[in-house]
Amino acid sequence: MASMSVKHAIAAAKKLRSLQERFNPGGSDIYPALMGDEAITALIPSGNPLSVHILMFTRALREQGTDEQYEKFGRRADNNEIIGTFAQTELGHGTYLRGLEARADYDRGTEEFVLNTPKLSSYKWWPGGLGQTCNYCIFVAQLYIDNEAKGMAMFVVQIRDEETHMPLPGVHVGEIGKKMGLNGVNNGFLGLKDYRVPRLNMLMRHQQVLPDGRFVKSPVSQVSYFPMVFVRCMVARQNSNYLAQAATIATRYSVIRRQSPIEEGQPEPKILEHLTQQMKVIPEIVTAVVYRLAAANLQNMYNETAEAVYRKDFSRLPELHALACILKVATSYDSTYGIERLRQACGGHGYLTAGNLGNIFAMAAPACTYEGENSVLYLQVGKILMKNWSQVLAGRELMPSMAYISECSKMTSFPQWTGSWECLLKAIQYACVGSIRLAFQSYNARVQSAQSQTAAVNYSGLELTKAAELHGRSYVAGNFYQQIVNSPNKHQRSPQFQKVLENMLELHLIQIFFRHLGDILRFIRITEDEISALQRRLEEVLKELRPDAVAITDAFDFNDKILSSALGCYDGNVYERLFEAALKHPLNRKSVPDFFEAHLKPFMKENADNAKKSKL
Ligand SMILES: CCCCCCCCCC/C=C\CCCCCCCC(=O)SCCNC(=O)CCNC(=O)[C@H](O)C(C)(C)COP(=O)(O)OP(=O)(O)OC[C@H]1O[C@@H](n2cnc3c(N)ncnc32)[C@H](O)[C@@H]1OP(=O)(O)O
Ligand SMILES: Cc1cc2nc3c(=O)[nH]c(=O)nc-3n(C[C@H](O)[C@H](O)[C@H](O)COP(=O)(O)OP(=O)(O)OC[C@H]3O[C@@H](n4cnc5c(N)ncnc54)[C@H](O)[C@@H]3O)c2cc1C
Repeated sequence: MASMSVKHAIAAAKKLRSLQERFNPGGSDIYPALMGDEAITALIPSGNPLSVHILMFTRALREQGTDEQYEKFGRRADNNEIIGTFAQTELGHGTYLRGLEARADYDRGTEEFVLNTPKLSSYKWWPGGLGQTCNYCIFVAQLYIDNEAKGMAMFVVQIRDEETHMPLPGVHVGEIGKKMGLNGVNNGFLGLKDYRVPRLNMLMRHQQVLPDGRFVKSPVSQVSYFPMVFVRCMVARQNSNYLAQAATIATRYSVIRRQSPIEEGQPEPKILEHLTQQMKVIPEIVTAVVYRLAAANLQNMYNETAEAVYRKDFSRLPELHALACILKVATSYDSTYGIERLRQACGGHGYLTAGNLGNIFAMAAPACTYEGENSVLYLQVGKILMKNWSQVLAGRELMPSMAYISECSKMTSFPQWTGSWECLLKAIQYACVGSIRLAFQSYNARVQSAQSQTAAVNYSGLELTKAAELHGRSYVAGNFYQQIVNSPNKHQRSPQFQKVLENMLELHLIQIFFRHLGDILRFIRITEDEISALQRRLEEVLKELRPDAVAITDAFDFNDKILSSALGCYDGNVYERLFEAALKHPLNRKSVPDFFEAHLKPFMKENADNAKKSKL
């Protein structure tokens, strides 16, 4: 599996390189174009062992290294002459970066760093491709000068000989073992013992160690987190893709599969005619569209911020960090939930490997963990919301993506309920601001009672998480609303297409409303009649979108090779493909399985003999 994955990954990397040369030579952001070609990720169902090389190793060299360091290492990495990974997480630490144990001690006598993973828990553990594929890595370690800690730093470390691929002296490297998915990625472990690298192997665009050992601190320490921000942006796009793939499979199967008459005496309908099946499938189609649009927005913001950071303008970093966190969390949580819901919507056949829904789930699910575990990133966003609420109380302006918080904070009560899209969107935003206000009261009371900020964050964690989740909902729904209702290219759309988009907006807003009805009712008075009216609208819009479900998922444009699913094949020959897949199973090579003579027959005979004896 690993070698097949590497073979496919090399083909994908060649394609990426040619895309980069064609679209923006020497540039960086080809990923949206690449992500448009799901073959890159879907043709490697066991995961891409080069994804961290492409997504993090090459970018860290470009963004965290000096121009000279890029010339020495980055160009070769971009050209895939060397293959690297991003080795930050350790066996003992992943979230709490300040707790990382790997260390880099500066030796001014030789102008080298001595790298060590002092304990088993200090071993790097998880980096993609580290086990077998990579010969280099970005090694993240705590920097020490004269045994004084200076914070985290990144080092270019060669771990294998470029000719023989043998691990170098002082390097202990290997594969961490089987996972629930992505088993073609060879996530690895790495131990270093007194491993020396030249001073110029520390990436020094933002912080430097001078030959005499003087340390020049980064103007903004958080810029060292930038490689993670990029991948969070990628995860938002990638997981919306996984959900779109699953939605395509489940939709196509739902218009092939017939089951259970709706009217007595009537023929069995397509299962998508059942309202409850529509409620399982159609909202996931819309969620995939909603997150694809939000991820595209985020990618643009990343590109703008990356250019600004390159010019040493760090002003947009906090907003990008907040949005990258919230979208990475929301997309990975909702896509994972949605893919499982779509699998269940396909009955028993959804559980077959031939349906590929299990593998899509296994590809999507780890995104809830890597690149910042979701619950931790929610707390990150909760902290940022607390800071921004302090700004609101001080009458200061907020970052654009949080402007609605200022607006809602000025509302003494929620306006008359109309049930319009604007009303639904404002209700979600108003509930979010209400949650922020309550979280701030708890958090601030703790800080005022002399609790540390870290402790106050922990003990207010449930309210901070709720506020962060509602902020994510507000941002995503607001972005979708703008794209559908106020987009500058709205007039270029046909009326029919605009109507489909508006139906998707109606469904998304009502679905989010019902998902957070409890949170909303905490701050807004809504009558039973007004809620029942929304229930009717939900049923109505599902019916309206039913005829468009196949067309919308066809528009995702996944070919059969990418979907790799007997349930989602374009020609609809589901049963033939399921049967074809079944007959290929190794157990079907022989009429009588080997285990019959070896195990089953003796077992049954022994039971029969015992039964006879007991009768005697
Ligand atoms: C061949 C062709 C292939 C092409 C590609 C194929 C396409 C496939 C695409 C598939 C998509 C993805 C595949 C990815 C594969 C897997 C990759 C996985 C890689 C990893 O997992 S790398 C390791 C990731 N680890 C983490 O994310 C660690 C998480 N922890 C943290 O981020 C931090 O510890 C923290 C939880 C945020 C806490 O930070 P800290 O301890 O420093 O303390 P504070 O919270 O006080 O923060 C201090 C200060 O800094 C601000 N801040 C924190 N983080 C950031 C940031 N990232 N950016 C900017 N600012 C940040 C924070 O807000 C505080 O600010 P303040 O002082 O309050 O103003
Ligand atoms: C498929 C995959 C690929 C990966 N690829 C890479 C890679 O290429 N490079 C790399 O460096 N890493 C990689 N990782 C590691 C990944 O980044 C870490 O797993 C992630 O950061 C979480 O850290 P951890 O696993 O140590 O969990 P921990 O940090 O130990 O957290 C465990 C649990 O504790 C709780 N928790 C932790 N901190 C807090 C807190 N502050 N407040 C409240 N609760 C908390 C959360 O519930 C969390 O889930 C990968 C992981 C996976 C699964």
